[in-house]
Amino acid sequence: MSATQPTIAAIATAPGRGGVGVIRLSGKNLLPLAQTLSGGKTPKPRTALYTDFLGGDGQPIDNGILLYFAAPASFTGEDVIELQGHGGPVVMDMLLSRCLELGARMAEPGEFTKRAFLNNKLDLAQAESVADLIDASSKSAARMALRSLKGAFSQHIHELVDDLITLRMLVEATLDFPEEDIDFLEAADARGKLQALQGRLKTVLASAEQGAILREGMNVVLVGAPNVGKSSLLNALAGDDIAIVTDIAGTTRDTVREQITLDGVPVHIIDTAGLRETDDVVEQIGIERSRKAVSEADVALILIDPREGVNAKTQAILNSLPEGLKKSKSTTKPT
Ligand SMILES: Nc1nc2c(c(=O)[nH]1)N(C=O)[C@@H](CNc1ccc(C(=O)N[C@@H](CCC(=O)O)C(=O)O)cc1)CN2
Ligand SMILES: Nc1nc2c(ncn2[C@@H]2O[C@H](COP(=O)(O)OP(=O)(O)OP(=O)(O)O)[C@@H](O)[C@H]2O)c(=O)[nH]1
Ligand SMILES: [Mg+2]
Repeated sequence: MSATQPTIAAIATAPGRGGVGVIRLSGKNLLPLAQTLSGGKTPKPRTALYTDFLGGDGQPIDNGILLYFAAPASFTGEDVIELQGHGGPVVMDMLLSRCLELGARMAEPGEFTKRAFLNNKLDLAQAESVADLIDASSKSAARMALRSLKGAFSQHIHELVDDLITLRMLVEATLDFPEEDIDFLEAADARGKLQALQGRLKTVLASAEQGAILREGMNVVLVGAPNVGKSSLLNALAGDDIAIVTDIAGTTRDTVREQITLDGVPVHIIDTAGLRETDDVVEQIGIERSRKAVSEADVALILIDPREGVNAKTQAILNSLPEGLKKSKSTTKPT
């Protein structure tokens, strides 16, 4: 596909000032461009070349390191050139403009990775993990994304697909040769294999959910009867006076969200209206919102006033919560 692909260029480093700034180019046959930019030098592949980067008038725009990766041994699988210059916005803009002058066009967001994908350098799972790694909000999220980028997840999926194909072959053999004496499916324990596959798929799904939590954060909803201290807990966790706290039951009407970070993992704490029977229309709407928040949460912390314990009222609340919710923890208000 690279035959028809125009050369793309972009500033690879974050915008703003930095000690070093990198411009990346990917395309076909980039050696002439490297030679023009460096005033006639021929970079050796994968070797740092210290050189001036020349403007159209022959005057240096900057000096720095030029790196040349010859296709297909590069990130994108095409020829790649990197200009590592001084990381000021003006210098970077001038260098980028010079690259555009020499025939490159601006890369779209993600286009280098897209080309790596199209040239079979990365599969889709790996391409997605590039963004996950860059956006990782914790060490564990970064570690997971890197494992995936290095192909661990893809490898796992390929194994599952291979096993499924083997099973399909068994089924087809049974259909194609019904007169044979051997029952291929039975002989190969097709049922057992299918069950094992199902189990492994469940594990993959669970780890994907875990990945989503590391990436997007966990929704933790605080629920319980009025006055058990939900808003007080939110405020304590946030270290700020976010929600109104009074000793009047039914203080919180709307759900109140606040994001905190626990061990580098973003956690969205959602305070809710206390659950009870009420004739107050506004409070009823608030309680509907509490239930909705619970049904959307990853974890519900059910708060209980220890002076009351798990009485009929609390039990009714527990029973009214959706099935399948991770009801593993409940906290009690310290007295
Ligand atoms: N300067 C720089 N650093 C960077 C990147 C980059 O594009 N430029 N990357 C951008 O994301 C990441 C590194 N990704 C890369 C992936 C593959 C190849 C590469 O040359 N692959 C060849 C050779 C493989 C080998 O020698 O083992 C290939 O796949 O054929 C280079 C960078 C992070 N650091
Ligand atoms: N003794 C004691 N009182 C607390 C504790 N936490 C909160 N309170 C008090 O209990 C009362 C109710 O607290 P809130 O945080 O407003 O309770 P809530 O669960 O948000 O109540 P609603 O919004 O009405 O559902 C307030 O007077 C708090 O000061 C605690 O740990 N111990
Ligand atoms: Mg409250």
